[in-house]
Amino acid sequence: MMWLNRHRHNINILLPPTKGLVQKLLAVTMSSTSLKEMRNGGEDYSNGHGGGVRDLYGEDCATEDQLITPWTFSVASGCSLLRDPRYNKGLAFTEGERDAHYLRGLLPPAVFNQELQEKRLMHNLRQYEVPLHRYMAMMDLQERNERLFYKLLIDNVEELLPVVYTPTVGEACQKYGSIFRRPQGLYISLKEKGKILEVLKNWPEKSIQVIVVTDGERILGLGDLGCQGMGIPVGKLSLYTALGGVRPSSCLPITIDVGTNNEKLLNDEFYIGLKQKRAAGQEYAELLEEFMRAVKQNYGEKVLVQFEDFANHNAFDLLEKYSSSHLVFNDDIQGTASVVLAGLLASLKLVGGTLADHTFLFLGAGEAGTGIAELIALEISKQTKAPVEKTRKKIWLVDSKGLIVSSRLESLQHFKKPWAHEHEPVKTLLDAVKAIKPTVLIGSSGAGKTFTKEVVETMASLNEKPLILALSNPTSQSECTAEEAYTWSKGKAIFASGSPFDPVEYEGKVFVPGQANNAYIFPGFGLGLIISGAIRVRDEMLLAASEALAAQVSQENYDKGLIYPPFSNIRKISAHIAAKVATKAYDLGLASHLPRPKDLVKYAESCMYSPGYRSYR
Ligand SMILES: NC(=O)C1=CN([C@@H]2O[C@H](COP(=O)(O)OP(=O)(O)OC[C@H]3O[C@@H](n4cnc5c(N)ncnc54)[C@H](OP(=O)(O)O)[C@@H]3O)[C@@H](O)[C@H]2O)C=CC1
Ligand SMILES: CC(=O)C(=O)O
Ligand SMILES: [Mg+2]
Repeated sequence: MMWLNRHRHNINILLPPTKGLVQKLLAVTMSSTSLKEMRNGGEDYSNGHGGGVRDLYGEDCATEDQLITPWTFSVASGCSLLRDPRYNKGLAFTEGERDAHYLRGLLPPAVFNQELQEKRLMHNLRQYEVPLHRYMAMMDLQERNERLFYKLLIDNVEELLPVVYTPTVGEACQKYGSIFRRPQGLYISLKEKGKILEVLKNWPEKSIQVIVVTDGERILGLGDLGCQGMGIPVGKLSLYTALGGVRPSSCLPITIDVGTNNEKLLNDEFYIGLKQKRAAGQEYAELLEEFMRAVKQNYGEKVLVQFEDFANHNAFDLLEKYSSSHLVFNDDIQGTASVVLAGLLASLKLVGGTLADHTFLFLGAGEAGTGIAELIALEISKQTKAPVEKTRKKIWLVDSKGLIVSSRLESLQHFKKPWAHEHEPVKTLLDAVKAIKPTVLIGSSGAGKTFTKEVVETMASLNEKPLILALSNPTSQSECTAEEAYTWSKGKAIFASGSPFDPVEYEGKVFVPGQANNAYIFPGFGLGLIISGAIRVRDEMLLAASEALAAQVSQENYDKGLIYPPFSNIRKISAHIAAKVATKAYDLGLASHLPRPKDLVKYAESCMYSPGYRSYR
């Protein structure tokens, strides 16, 4: 039995569980798509509320034999097809497709291939001088033609990363109320308390593998942007797809709106969020608890929840609370730690010695600072077999009150306490540099221009090759610029920053700064969890990801003074990170996708979404 419901603009087909028929229809509708491609990058043709070709990475439909459950698909045609960003190809619809899908007359006569469309769009994008306009053009493209959006992003990653990600995404969040056009993710506010499971069911995709969630309280180094923080989960998830190859339909951006303490937004008539002060304490905890339960109930145990840009008074507690019951990852604490450790491991090729030979000083003792510090301590402990309590001793942190020392212990937040070493009080960063004599200086303060000339000069006077990382985002919050780092250190510094800087010429030599951003880690890390079916995140996986990233830095990169590989190779890098993370998941008994693939790098690569168009004939 087969029901066929054919409307002018929509064809809905409901199929019984007959394997042969399923294959036949796939062949008709997606002639160029093999079942393997479908598993790796295939799209769900269901409307989300019906059955559909389900989670093709996962157990549900992992093999052809399992494609036997009843399912419906709806192939849009005519205007509906052109307005559906997942399937729209614009001028790339072929003559045959235009006939078959009622597109005649709805498009101008020319037929472009995807490469020509890409060329045209890149040309158009480059005409915009204002970065925010480029951002808006990219968001429009994402909402119009998703595959073309990802093709552009993948093929032009170094050029477009600063557009869809830091620094421009910061400005986009600040102005999100004005530029908001269409929802790109789910908004869960206090109004939805008691109904979060229903809200999740409103999202059209069912096979979600990664959620990036924020509550908007610490958006980059820009502070509390409330509901307008949505730009961050949207941007991070577009990198999950472009950099890590996770299917767009498996990604769900979520903003939890518990209010904002940002007076400017509360008084802004265009503010899109709840106009109330932030809920805290029990009210906050209950909403988050309902959210985490609903996520697990709706998507199962293997959905990855990435916490992003929460304020530190919630971030550490949420991570601790849910890490034993859910697959959770805090990008700011863990992803940042992993990317910085990778840079440090790579830098040893340039500065010599082992990690244990170095002394580290941080400006900023929050999520990023203490997260990185702890992972460095763990890695040194792993390398030297010394207890972590001991390896922490060469790592020092400065917060807004000065150097963290034992006399401050009582008043310190819990995540700072392990770093309260014996030392007399020191008030300023400059004095801390002079007292501690670090070989590595790391900015994780969210406070721009805090690595002053004196600080950089002192680092250069203490070290042959001082390693200086200005991690804070966006560019306005960077502790110093690349130019400042190179000129003030007289070309001695090895420098990387959270947001990108252009190469700098100093005394006839060109210095190329690296970008120390967690975007190197989370896409591949998440892919590794997905392909192995991991159910928990462990520190060993973070260390493995760091080592995998460090191993991708080539001699050619080192020759330029770089401690990170270029983003242009990011898909290959992500596959290597994914393979190492998946290996750890298997070794630790946390992987549920069995058997373990023999070659995990190849497997990770084969699982990556590819943005090329498919034929609808
Ligand atoms: N490059 C990357 O991949 C990443 C970059 N970041 C960036 O790092 C920054 C910090 O993020 P996060 O750690 O989550 O933020 P937190 O709010 O958790 O921590 C900020 C820390 O900086 C300290 N601080 C703030 N201003 C100053 C100042 N003027 N002098 C000294 N210390 C100061 C704070 O001190 P106190 O505790 O006393 O308040 C706090 O310890 C942000 O700009 C963010 O964009 C974050 C994640 C990844
Ligand atoms: C990069 C990032 O996660 C941040 O700045 O918060
Ligand atoms: Mg972040």
